[in-house]
Amino acid sequence: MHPPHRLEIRGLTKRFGKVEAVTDLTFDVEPGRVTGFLGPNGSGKTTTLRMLLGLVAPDGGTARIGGRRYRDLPEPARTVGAALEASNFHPARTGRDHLRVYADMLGVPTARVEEALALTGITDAAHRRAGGYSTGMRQRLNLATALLGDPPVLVLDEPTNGLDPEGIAWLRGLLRRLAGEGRMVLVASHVLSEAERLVDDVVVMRRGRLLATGPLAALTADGIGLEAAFLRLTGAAA
Ligand SMILES: Nc1ncnc2c1ncn2[C@@H]1O[C@H](COP(=O)(O)OP(=O)(O)OP(=O)(O)O)[C@@H](O)[C@H]1O
Repeated sequence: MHPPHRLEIRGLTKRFGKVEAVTDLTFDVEPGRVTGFLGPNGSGKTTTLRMLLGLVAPDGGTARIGGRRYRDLPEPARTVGAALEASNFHPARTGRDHLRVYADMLGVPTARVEEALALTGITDAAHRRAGGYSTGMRQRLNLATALLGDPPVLVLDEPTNGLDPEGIAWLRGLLRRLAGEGRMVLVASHVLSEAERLVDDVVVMRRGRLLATGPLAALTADGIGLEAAFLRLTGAAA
């Protein structure tokens, strides 16, 4: 259905004054799988995603999607669906109107709004003002916005924030389905215990550097959870 959109990060580096937010970061993300982009608060995940989306200029290195930088993609906003924060809504606008505004901006048919609402399970709340949505519903609306352009690449920052266990199980099903359609799905999270329920592969960061990458099953092969695996790795790296 979708052309292969592999993500290639090569030597990506960003400093903010004396803070080395991201240092010589190199990894790949394959389409067709859900990949967790993991690490504690401040480890450089969001900065990496912002460089990937052309929102922050790197000091060094490159981030390429299907061989091109974000700004060189023919249709960047329809190639990469991104949900970076859950609070970016006009509070007086209904969920449906919010999506209609974005659909117009992307040049996608209005019918796609109803599809995105249905995919994220918020059709029944679509007539209500987004300002009154719960955190979990805002997450769903944010995800619906990212899905509007039917993008082959999805980048989600902390999508489980505000979701209850049922919501996390639902998200897991949706992300698996989207990846099963051949999309690249990258999910950033600092909550390892939640992330490990969602992902096939992991890219683990610590203090701006790559700590580990590979299939989740390989990292947790000893029957230990991802948190314990992370602590074991950081113990070794300390
Ligand atoms: N615009 C900025 N100016 C100065 N420092 C920044 C800026 N953006 C990020 N940083 C710093 O860069 C480091 C990495 O931050 P980043 O937000 O990328 O981490 P993160 O892994 O996404 O964390 P979290 O899980 O809390 O979102 C932190 O030390 C942060 O304070």
